[in-house]
Amino acid sequence: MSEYQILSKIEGPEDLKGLTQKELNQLSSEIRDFIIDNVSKTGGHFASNLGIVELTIALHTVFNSPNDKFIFDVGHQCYPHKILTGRKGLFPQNRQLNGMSGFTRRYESPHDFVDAGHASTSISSAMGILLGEELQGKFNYIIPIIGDAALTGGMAYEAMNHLGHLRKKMIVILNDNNMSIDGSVGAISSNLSKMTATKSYQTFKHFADWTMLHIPFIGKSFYSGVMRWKKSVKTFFYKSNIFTDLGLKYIGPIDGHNIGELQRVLKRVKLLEEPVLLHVITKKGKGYKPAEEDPGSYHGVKPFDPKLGLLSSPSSKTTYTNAFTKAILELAKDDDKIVAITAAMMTGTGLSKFFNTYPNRSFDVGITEEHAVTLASGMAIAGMKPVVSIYSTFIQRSIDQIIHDVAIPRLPIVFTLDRAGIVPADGEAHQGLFDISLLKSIPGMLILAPSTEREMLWMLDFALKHNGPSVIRYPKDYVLEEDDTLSKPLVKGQGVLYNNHKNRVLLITYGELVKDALLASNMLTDKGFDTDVYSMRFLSPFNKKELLSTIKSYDMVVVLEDGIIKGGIGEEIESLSRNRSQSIYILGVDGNFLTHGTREDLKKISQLDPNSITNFVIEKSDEVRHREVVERIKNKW
Ligand SMILES: Cc1ncc(C[n+]2csc(CCOP(=O)(O)OP(=O)(O)O)c2C)c(N)n1
Ligand SMILES: CC(=O)[C@@H](O)[C@H](O)COP(=O)(O)O
Ligand SMILES: [Mg+2]
Repeated sequence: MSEYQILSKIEGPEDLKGLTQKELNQLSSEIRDFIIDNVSKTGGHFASNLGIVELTIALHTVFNSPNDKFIFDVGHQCYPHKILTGRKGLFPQNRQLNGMSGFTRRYESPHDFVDAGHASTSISSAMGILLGEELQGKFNYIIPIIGDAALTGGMAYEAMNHLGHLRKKMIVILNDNNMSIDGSVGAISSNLSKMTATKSYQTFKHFADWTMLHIPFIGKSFYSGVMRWKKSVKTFFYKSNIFTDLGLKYIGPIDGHNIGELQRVLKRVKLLEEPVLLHVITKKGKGYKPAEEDPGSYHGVKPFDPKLGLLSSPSSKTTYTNAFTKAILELAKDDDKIVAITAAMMTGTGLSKFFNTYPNRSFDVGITEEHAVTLASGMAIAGMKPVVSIYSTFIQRSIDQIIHDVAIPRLPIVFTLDRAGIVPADGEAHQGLFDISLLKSIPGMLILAPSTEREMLWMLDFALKHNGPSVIRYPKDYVLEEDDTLSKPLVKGQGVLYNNHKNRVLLITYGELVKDALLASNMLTDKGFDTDVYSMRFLSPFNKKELLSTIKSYDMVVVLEDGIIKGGIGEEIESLSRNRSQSIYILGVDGNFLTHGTREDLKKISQLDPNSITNFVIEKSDEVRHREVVERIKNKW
């Protein structure tokens, strides 16, 4: 552990002022040590943060946060910014319940301006802040910092197009490390690296920029003369690029690890009265060799020993992601119509093996979930069987494409939504709470939730044969062990029932929550509340008649929702049984966004852990008994 001689004196960006170049360079290596020391203990986003240390230092020395505002795209690379804005002490609790968020959060600091998490939003947010402040007579620098992969997201172009149109004075910083989580995808990314013109042009350009920045103080005519000269030079030496075509002045590429160079260019760019895109080249994982060599594996890390690096210790337990990997490989073997599409999340969704095995049936479209869905619709029209693997939270981007390009034409596309339900660590913007509520009202949409590895295979096979769109949704968690009940073959629209006491309490749920329901059922039965568990399997549509006949003999039914209650399965079951005697209750995420923590922490907050379920049933059973007594008295009179 380094002593952090300089870092220990930094409590806020104002403490950077007056540091010499040498001290700033020392500070960058201390920040790197700090990130390695802390993130190797807590886990979190690692390589992206190591790569943006010098850029963050330069930004905080040249601009004046929080009047000037930094908007980090996605926000996973905000650790140096948090370290420099008084939050060093929070890092031991990074991404833990009631601890520091792994992303920028407005509630956490006056230096954070967006509650980010999803990519490609920073330029739009920055523009909105800039325009809003201008209307109040405030003129600060509002600076989006966007990565090369986030720049594959369409929203970034919508914003740059608008920015170029309004010609507002804004500096967009492109942090280009030529990496997404996996490799960078798309023509933009590959062309970015070619955006260095010839050496001689670079010299001309620097001279022309210099004269332009210093000449305005001498005379407009000389300035326009320089500009005409520069235009002529440019036509010979420099082809335009997408940024200049969008009306932004392109500057760069410059070395993103040279603090002095960054400061010099930022000071010059500050003076320009037009929208600018500053192209900064960085190395993802800089300063930690294993991460430099394999930035993909070090994008998001679990705790590890920095001396040994990440050790591939295959877990004996199977995750839902593993189960999906096995299922799609199994089914693709005998069906060459199956194609896989991911939006920059190949590893996270478990498609790496599929991509390696069937490269010509695999498509990584970059961070473009909207395009991924409509691309799949085209492939389905052409007779293929697309499997689109997108995290639940990121599918939110594509609701219109699912309705417009998939459901209306009723195309056979399978959406496998990983990280569905309660999601650990990443907090509000990454929770997978909304997919059921958003998707189940779409006509023809089939939604399935597996509990076990075998159900995953059966459900993927069922979905691939379904004549229309289907969703298989599952959490970032381990699958349940097979048992006699969950090993019963799938019956369309139907679930499976445990224990069959048939009298007091029924817990209805789906997916991984069946585990919590079974634990609660044992606890309740031990306390004299005979409790059965019903695993839905088919979330939408489900066989209403079968479900009603299942629940009619119970006094009390509790639905456990791995998502928001509003618009969920529980509300549908409740509405079905409205005029029936038994009481229907729903536990789930109710009317709030869910913070960061472990999945177990967050289940407790949502009363979805076995103890909370047990206590809830006992507490409500008094209410149920009271209601029965009242009913009996009412019936007597
Ligand atoms: C809409 C959306 N899709 C996917 C993701 C998952 N994701 C988080 S970071 C990342 C890669 C970002 O790469 P880049 O913008 O180049 O930043 P870097 O990590 O290289 O610094 C992806 C795909 C996301 N946050 N938002
Ligand atoms: C920042 C971002 O959106 C991704 O890195 C996300 O955090 C990945 O989540 P998993 O770690 O669950 O794959
Ligand atoms: Mg990148």
